[in-house]
Amino acid sequence: MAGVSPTPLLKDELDIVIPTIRNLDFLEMWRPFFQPYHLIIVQDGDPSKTIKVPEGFDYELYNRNDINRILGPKASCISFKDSACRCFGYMVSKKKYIYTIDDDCFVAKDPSGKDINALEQHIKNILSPATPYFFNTLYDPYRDGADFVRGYPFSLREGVPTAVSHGLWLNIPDYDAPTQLVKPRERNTRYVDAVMTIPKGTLFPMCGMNLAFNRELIGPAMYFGLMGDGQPIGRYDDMWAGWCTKVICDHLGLGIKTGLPYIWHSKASNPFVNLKKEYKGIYWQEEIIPFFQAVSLPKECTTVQQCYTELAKQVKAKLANVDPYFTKLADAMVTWIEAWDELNPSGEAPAKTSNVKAK
Ligand SMILES: O=c1ccn([C@@H]2O[C@H](COP(=O)(O)OP(=O)(O)O[C@H]3O[C@@H](CO)[C@H](O)[C@H]3O)[C@@H](O)[C@H]2O)c(=O)[nH]1
Ligand SMILES: [Mn+2]
Repeated sequence: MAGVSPTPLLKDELDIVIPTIRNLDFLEMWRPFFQPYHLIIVQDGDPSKTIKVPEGFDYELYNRNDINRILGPKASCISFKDSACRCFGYMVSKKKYIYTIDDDCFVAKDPSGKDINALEQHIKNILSPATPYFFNTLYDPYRDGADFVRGYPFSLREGVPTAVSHGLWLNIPDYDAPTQLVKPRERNTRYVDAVMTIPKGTLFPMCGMNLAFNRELIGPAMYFGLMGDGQPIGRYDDMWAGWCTKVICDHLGLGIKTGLPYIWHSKASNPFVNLKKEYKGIYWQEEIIPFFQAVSLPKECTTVQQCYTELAKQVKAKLANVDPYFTKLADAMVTWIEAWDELNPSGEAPAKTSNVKAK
């Protein structure tokens, strides 16, 4: 029928998860793209503070009191005063797909000046196969106007299911504190029109501010670790989740893509504060990365939960010598899986919150 807008893709199969400590006015700019979708807002910090959500959005909101009430003692695995709290939203969602975005990320424009529907591009990335076993030099062969190039084995052209779609950022790039300190005015103005699969056996620094994933394929691996209040490290939440997720995707034959879509990252967080949060991570990652590069998961591990529990064992055995924190983290990884399975037995109703649903 003329004038009837098409039903947005995955409208009832995708939740948008937003970690926040502030009012969500940023949603006004995303309204054309996000309004049809259900939001899961994870309110961090003081639960007595009211987070204002613009009218017309369908959402559920969880604050720390809700997390403690729903998880009981297992709430200890969910970070406080760090964006890592967002993973609680993945756990309580009942949808097949998740898109997570930070509240200082806005709609970017492509080189033609058109607003970028980041969610639509993530959905395209997630619904098309990935190619981790052989690199296609013309990038994503499943995009319109592209294909596999000469010499690409036909036996590999079916690809594998895509578990994660990792988007990028114009304006404020996701730099670590030292880089941000030496290049305070650097802005990313380079729009690269490419989506590519991260090859099997290669790790990558997963940023959580513009990220989509297939929750049914890889959800239990998306634990954002113990960060923030009471922890010796911060701003490595998404990195930890990305390293665990990548080794498990490699083991299970799943793919991870990076590139389009871009969002406009508007706020540079304080590099001095960031340095305090992340400096241990800058040392530790020189030992963490070789650990993940050497990880081997037994073939008996055929589910994400089994892989993740095995990974937690190896973290405890091989990283405790780096710092006692990793023993605590390994235990929290196990608690996370226990909580995930408690909230996600097959066919149960979703967790209820104490907050009023949107109007
Ligand atoms: O204590 C907190 C602080 C912030 N949040 C919410 O988390 C996101 C990201 O916050 P912010 O944009 O201030 O931080 P960045 O440094 O730009 O974030 C990048 O670092 C990663 C660290 O985890 C993060 O994923 C990257 O995007 C906002 O929505 C804040 O409202 C919070 O929940 N708790
Ligand atoms: Mn930010």
